Amino acid sequence: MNQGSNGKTLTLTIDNMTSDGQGVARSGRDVYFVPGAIPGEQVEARIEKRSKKIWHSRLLKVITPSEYRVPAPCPHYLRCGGCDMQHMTYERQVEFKQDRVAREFARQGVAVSDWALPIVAEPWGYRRKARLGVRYSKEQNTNFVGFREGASHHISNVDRCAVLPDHPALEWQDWRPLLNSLDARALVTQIEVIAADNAIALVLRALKPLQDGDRNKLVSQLKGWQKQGEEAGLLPLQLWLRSEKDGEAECLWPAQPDTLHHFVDGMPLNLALTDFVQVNGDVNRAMVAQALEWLAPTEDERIWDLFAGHGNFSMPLARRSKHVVALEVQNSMVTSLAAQAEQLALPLQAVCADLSDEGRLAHLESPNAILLDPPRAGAAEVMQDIARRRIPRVLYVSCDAATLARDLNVLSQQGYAVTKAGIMDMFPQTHHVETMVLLEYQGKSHG
Ligand SMILES: C[S@@+](CC[C@H](N)C(=O)[O-])C[C@H]1O[C@@H](n2cnc3c(N)ncnc32)[C@H](O)[C@@H]1O
Repeated sequence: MNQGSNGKTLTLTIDNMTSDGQGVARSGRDVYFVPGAIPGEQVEARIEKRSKKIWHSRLLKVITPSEYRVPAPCPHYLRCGGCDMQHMTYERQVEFKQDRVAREFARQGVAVSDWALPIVAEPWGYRRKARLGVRYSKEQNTNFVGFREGASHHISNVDRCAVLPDHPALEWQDWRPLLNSLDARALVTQIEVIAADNAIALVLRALKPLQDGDRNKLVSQLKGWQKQGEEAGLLPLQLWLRSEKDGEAECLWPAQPDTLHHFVDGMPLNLALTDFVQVNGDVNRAMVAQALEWLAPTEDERIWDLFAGHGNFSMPLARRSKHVVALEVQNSMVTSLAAQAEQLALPLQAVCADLSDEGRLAHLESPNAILLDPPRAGAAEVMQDIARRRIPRVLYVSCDAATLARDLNVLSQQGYAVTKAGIMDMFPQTHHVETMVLLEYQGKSHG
């Protein structure tokens, strides 16, 4: 019988998957997690550590491959901690996510009679926001540019990232000599990419402001990449510098940068560098369209958009209903959302509100429908308020199946039923999944 101990190599049969996509094997009373392994496979794995009664291991060899296995296309697979599902066919990835959400719902007793078809789009080159770490090694006099390995702080070089769009400025192997040629080579710590629909912004984070010589070098290189990009019909670039933690970013080039925007519901929504943005533009557009269809807001209705961000849902809602109230904690997004709504003469009231404060909604007049799209932690603090108000329709969008199921359980015990549900593959090649649920108040308690 297999038995774990650190450093030992074992042959394991994978019979399940964790919610974060690792293969699971059992032998006697021992449980093994094997990242990169698929149910049905027999694999050879080396034990690395034991924690919380689980043996964590590294996949060495697939002895009997699953019919769903494909060669991982990215050379940085499993080291970069990002696209951890790329060893599975794309169709199987989506099935896995669908099953996972259904399992979380079942665990919380949330019934769904009929799942909508998953929303999917292009599974590579979709990502419009990413942060790459930069590190200077004095011993090797070289700059590393890449993602942090797994949960560690170690930065390993990435030449290009296949989930980011194609552009000469996103070929990271060309950034290494550029950064190394700067006087401030040891001061740059991060490059953030924001690929909007009208430009790609690159935001360098440095520990101190850069001198003119370094600025000129960077701008001249960016101009070269932009020219190459233009020839291929790609988006223009913007170069920004942030030299203090959380300080204002300064635009190094061009002199008059266009406001970034992305198209939703056929309109350009302004996007500041620090705004939250759904990372997958095509899936987002389909998601917003489905939300509008399911929620079906009418002109005279009052609608709340909770956790509204920069108005991804509330601006389209305000084109359909006369009273939209958007609540969001980040003041900069609230201010720019209010300004854009005013500019477009849309009936939207943007309110800065911390929704982890349980009484925060108390003074607001009840709406006819609510859309909420909280962060991963969910929206436990507003569930009782929503339940008490018996709102006819509640549309919940979530990037965490476990907290979603927990919150739905509260509503279903108070007379709400799930009438539509579906997943959206916002993050292809990763185990992350986005879910949308429409709840309707049924007028009686199901608890
Ligand atoms: C998943 S994002 C959704 C944003 C927007 N609905 C969209 O689709 O772009 C969650 C949003 O909740 C906001 N948020 C986080 N914690 C919050 C809180 N305690 N109160 C209100 N908003 C919060 C974040 O700033 C972020 O904009």
